[in-house]
Order: sequence, then C-alpha cells, then structure tokens
Amino acid sequence: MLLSDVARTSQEVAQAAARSRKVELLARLFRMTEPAQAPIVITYLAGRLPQRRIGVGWSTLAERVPAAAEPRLDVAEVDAALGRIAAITGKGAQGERRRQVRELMSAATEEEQRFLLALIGGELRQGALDALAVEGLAAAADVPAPEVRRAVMLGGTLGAVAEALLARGPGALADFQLEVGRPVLPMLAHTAKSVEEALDRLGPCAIEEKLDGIRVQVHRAGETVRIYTRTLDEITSRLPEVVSAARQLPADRLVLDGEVIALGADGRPKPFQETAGRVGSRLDVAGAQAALPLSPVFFDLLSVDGRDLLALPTTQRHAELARVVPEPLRVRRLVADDPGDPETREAAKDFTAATLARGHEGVLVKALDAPYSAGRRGASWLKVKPVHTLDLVVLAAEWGHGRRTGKLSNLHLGARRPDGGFAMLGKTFKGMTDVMLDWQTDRLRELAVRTEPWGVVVRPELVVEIAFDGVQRSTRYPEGVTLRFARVLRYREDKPPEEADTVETVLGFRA
Ligand SMILES: Nc1ncnc2c1ncn2[C@@H]1O[C@H](COP(=O)(O)OP(=O)(O)OP(=O)(O)O)[C@@H](O)[C@H]1O
Repeated sequence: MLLSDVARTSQEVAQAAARSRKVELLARLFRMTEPAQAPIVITYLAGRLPQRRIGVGWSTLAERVPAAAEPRLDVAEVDAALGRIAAITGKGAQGERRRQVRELMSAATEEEQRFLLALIGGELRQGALDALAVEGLAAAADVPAPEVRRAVMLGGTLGAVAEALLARGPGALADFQLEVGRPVLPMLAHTAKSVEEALDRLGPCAIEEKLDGIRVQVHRAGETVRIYTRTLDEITSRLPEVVSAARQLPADRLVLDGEVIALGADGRPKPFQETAGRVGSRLDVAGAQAALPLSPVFFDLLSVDGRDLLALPTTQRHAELARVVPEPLRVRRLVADDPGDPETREAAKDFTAATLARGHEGVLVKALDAPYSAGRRGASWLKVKPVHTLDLVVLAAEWGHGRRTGKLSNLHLGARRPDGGFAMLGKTFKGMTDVMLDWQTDRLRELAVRTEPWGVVVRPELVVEIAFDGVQRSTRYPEGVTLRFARVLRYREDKPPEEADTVETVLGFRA
C-alpha cells in the first residue's frame, strides 16, 4: 500500500466530524490494504511508530528536502527504512541517521513529507483510533464489531487480528481464543476516592490488597511456564522463582493474573524501585534473585485445565483460584456481600487500614458478578489509594538552575483530553532523584521536537506518576485547574500515553 493512501486517509479521518464517516473512511482503506501490511497501516493511522524511537532530533527532521513529484513510497518500505535508522549506532551515528532521513524524505511527496514529519514528531497520535479501526475492520470484512473486539482482546494486538481477518476472512476470528501461551491484555481499574465510595458504586464486592509490584500474567502448560508483563512482553527468563512456583501448583494448564513484588523478611513490601529494578535486569538473574527474591501474588485465574473462565463472575473465578493457588501466593481479600450493612462497611474500612499498615499502597474493590474484561479499564474494578496519584504525560521540560544547570528539570504535565490531545495542568521539579534527573534529561532530549531558550517541547509519550495534594482553580492553565504540591514519584515506561489519566479524572479531584 502506498504511504500516500495512508496519509490521505489519516487526514480525512482527522477532519471528519461524524464517527460513522471516520469508520467508513477506515473501512475503505482496509479494503485496499495488503493483509501483511495491516499492522503497520494501523500503527501509522494511530500516529504511533512501530520502532517507538528512531533517535532523530527535531533539527534533522525539520531540514527541508526537495519532495518527490509522484507518490511511490510503499508503507513496508517506509517501515524498513525507519527500522534501519533506529538501528544505527556507534560513531557517526547521528550523521548517518541524518543522511538516511534525508534519503527517505526525498522519496516522499510534499503530502507524505508532512505526514512522516508529524508521525515521527508524535503529532499524529490519536488515542481513539484503535476503537475506530476495530469498527472499520469489521465493516471492511463484514463481521460484527464485537467479534473483532473480542478477537483483539484475546489475540493481544489489533494488528495481528487485522492481518488474519483481511487475509482469511471472518473465519479467521475463531483462531483467537484464550490459549495457554498466548497472553491477553490485562483488565485494568478505575479510581474511587474512598472505599465507601467504591462499595456504593459496586454493590456486592470483594476488597483486595493492592500490591505495588509489577503485573504478571503467568501461563503454564505442563512443565512449560511463560510470564508476560502488562504490555505483553515476555519476561520468563528474569523470574525463575515465579516459574518454579507456577510449576508446583496442582493444575497442569493455567493462566494466572497477579503481581510480583519484593517482600522483606517481615512480609512488608520493599520500595517499588527495587522490585522494578529486579524485574528489569536481564544480567546475572541468579545473582539478582539471590540478592532480592521476588514473590508472586495471584489475584485472578483466567483459564484452568482447558476451561476458559473469562466470562465467569469474579466469585466463581476466585473460587477456582482458591482451589489451585495456596494462601501465601494468593492476594488477601475480604468479601463484602452486603455493602449497605454498617458492620460490613466497618469491616471494609478496617481491612483497608490493615492493608495500609502492612505497607501496601491501597486496595482494589471488585464487583462480585463481573466477568474478566481483558484489555478494558472496566468500571467493575476500582482502586483506592490514600495518596492521590495521577499518571500524566510530559509535554515539555525546562532547563534547571544552580545544581541542576544542564539538566532538564521542571516538567510540564498534561492530562488526556477526549480528542486524544493533552491539556497542560501545571509543572513540577519536585521529587526527582539525581539518577532520575540524568535519565529524564537524556530521554527528553530524545523525545524533543522543538528546542526553546527555556527548554524543550517533547513528543507526548513519556508517562510519569505524580503525587499531589489536591486540585485547585487556576486561570493559567487551559482546564482552569492545576495540581497542588505535585511531585514526581516515578516514570511509567510500561504505560502508553493513551492510558494516561484524563482531564475528567483530574476534575473529579476538585474539592
Ligand atoms: N489485588 C489486585 N488486583 C488487581 N490489580 C492489582 C492488585 N494488586 C495490585 N494490582 C496492580 O494494580 C494495577 C491496577 O491499577 P490500574 O488498572 O489502574 O493499573 P495502573 O495504571 O498500572 O495502576 P497503578 O499505576 O495505580 O498501579 C494492576 O495493573 C496491578 O498491577
């Protein structure tokens, strides 16, 4: 498929007002898409780069290059060229990247140049595109949209489903079943301000401790165990203790959902950074394990002995979980059958207080009758944390002063708007360690799309977790509010900007 077709559709979709028109435009494009190119076409339409970063700064991108007269660039060719650029390393890498970018740009028409520039610069990101693409695909292949959605949820990526559907027609969807060895997107939670609010919103529910570790999905088939992250990357080799714990469970085929966490001898959690460092390190795993063993703690069971449990209510999934996973490997929980009852409410508050006293970050409250909505931030899981936190996107950063001269320090923070853009909520330079400052300076330089005398404007891709004391009125920022005492807790490289918190969530914190 020609890049110009994708560029044109991207623009038409952005300009179309009606959702149905957007879907129609996408369906038209998908009907012309070669199946193998569908994953790239969808990523480009959503404004994402499959390579994520290609190491090219704004000054290189902004260089004017004479455009080609006729469109002839193929999307696969563009993808391969960007892949080569991203892979350049070593001495002279910058110059070589620049040469290859010029080469690519000179093969592009003016319209394609604008598209590539916006794509690489992160200006095309459209959070809502995946949902529209599901409908466009359904229309192109003449199947109901919910069937495509279910396949995406079980197949892990929209690209894989699109490719199969376009190549083999509606029958291909039957291949996307929950299977041991094929990870599914995890179910996510919304936020509630307090346990009482969560009880009121959900009705009969279970309250579970919220462990501040790393989400893992563990698949076991006989002796073979595979472990996946929240973003479905495989990390089996880094967690030998989780592999052996899974092998000891009394069921041969399992898909488990849980958290790995470093616990001290007293059972209290170690700081999140320690768990994250251990999960992130690939070198000398045995040594790292000896220094900091991790514990898996499971809270859901998606499949057991060939039975798919996704559609079953929480209560039944948990009963199965309790049958195969013994106590210390299972999350602590309290069932609140009758949340209107004062005693139940007291018990729920006591459970939460005890969880916090043990050093955990909060609780998750889960509706007892809810199925497992893979890949969804469902309304039937609510998280409650005493410290308010938001996952925001870094929009720009200012050069520091004094001790921080030469470092990118003061971050401009944005929350997601319904249109896929970001609204700035304020700035912070608090809470950063020296290591973080060095790291963010490098990372934000890579993401820079424009340099200013005061700092850099970056592609809105880096998600940062911010603690704050409240939300207050401010005429300085576009939503009329800003955060009180915002401070950085950690970077969330595992979270794409499409999952950052929304303006609506932020406004929910207004006093
Ligand atoms: N008992 C539990 N049930 C479900 N998730 C849990 C539990 N304990 C800890 N967690 C973690 O909390 C997360 C749920 O919060 P959410 O869905 O908002 O993801 P998140 O944005 O990564 O959350 P956060 O940044 O608050 O950890 C899960 O992804 C999981 O990693």
